[in-house]
Amino acid sequence: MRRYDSSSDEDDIRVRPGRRGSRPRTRTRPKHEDAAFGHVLTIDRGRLTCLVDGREVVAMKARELGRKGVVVGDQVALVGDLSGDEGTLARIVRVEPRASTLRRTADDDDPFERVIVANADQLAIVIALADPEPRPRLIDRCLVAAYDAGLEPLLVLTKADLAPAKPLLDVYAPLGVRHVVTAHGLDSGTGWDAEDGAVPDGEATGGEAAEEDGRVTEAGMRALLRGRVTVFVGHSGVGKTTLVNALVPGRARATGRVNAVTGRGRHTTTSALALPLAEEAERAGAPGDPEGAGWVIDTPGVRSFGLAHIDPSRVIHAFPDLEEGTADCPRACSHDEPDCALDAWVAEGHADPARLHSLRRLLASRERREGD
Ligand SMILES: Nc1nc2c(ncn2[C@@H]2O[C@H](COP(=O)(O)OP(=O)(O)OP(=O)(O)O)[C@@H](O)[C@H]2O)c(=O)[nH]1
Ligand SMILES: [Zn+2]
Repeated sequence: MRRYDSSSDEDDIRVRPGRRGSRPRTRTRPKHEDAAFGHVLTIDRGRLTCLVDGREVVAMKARELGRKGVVVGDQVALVGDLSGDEGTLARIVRVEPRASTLRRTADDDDPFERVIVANADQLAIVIALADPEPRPRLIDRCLVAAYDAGLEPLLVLTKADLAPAKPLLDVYAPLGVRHVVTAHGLDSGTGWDAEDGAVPDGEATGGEAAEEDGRVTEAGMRALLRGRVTVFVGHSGVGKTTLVNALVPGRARATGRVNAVTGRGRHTTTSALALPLAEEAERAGAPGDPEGAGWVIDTPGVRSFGLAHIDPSRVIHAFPDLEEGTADCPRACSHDEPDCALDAWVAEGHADPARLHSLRRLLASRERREGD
């Protein structure tokens, strides 16, 4: 698996320093050594539903966390009533360091970054091939967000029964982004089937799949998600719900608990929602490892990303063939200016011009335009 650097996420994992220095020792809080370990599944009005030992436990942030944010996907330590019984409320006393943070600014002019999902490693960008028409600029913006966060992108092209995938895939071929093609959810695929470990790659098998327009089977899709935390994003109507429901048939159960607390309807939450995928054996009725098959994180509120916080150098990090050529760039080069060293780098044959073109298109997509 390709991992991108996420070292600049450090500030997210630094818990606010305690006040040990300025207070008598006896007043320091106990360290909660007996705390239980949990995963944040969803958040609604300050109530966090966590998975603790297979139970859904509703919790709130302990005061000692201060302003430290807790987001879906976080691994947390909890104390208090962990029974998960109706009306009980546990306390989250610690947030474990994050392996990744997917963030957005609400708007491109909004200086505040918000972490929307923690610990994901894959971003599934769901795009309909027709109805609604694909919008490549939006895809580019999602890709930039993925590269910035260190998530590996996966293009999921739906509604292949309505339009061919090839024209769109040709645009993304230079990026080597992995992709799958679906029609009517996942069960109709008879063509290409990803096997264990044989993850399709843009450069390798992806091209073939594009030519044949082979559609991914359910088993193929599960192979791509197995053991990983995948965030699904997509515009309304692209078929994201159809897809997630096919993968997690019992998803309604996961949202039921929060609704019981707030009394709100099932689809009104704007929080992301983490859904554990079941192992094959488990789906057949046998007990399985709840973590083993991976997680799908549905994001009803995330259709695009404000990209004001994006650092071009983190995006270029996803282009190792070009990153090397930026050594001679002027300081703070936008990589789209006359003195940029990448033109010479490509002219000298060190990298494919189509790669540079794609990189520049992605960087340019950071500017919000009407329709984004
Ligand atoms: N022709 C065709 N229609 C599809 C396909 N997948 C989903 N649809 C239809 O597209 C419409 C939207 O699907 P949803 O799964 O609700 O899409 P969504 O992205 O979750 O949309 P929101 O719920 O609005 O966020 C529904 O009428 C689906 O039946 C497909 O592969 N082919
Ligand atoms: Zn440059």
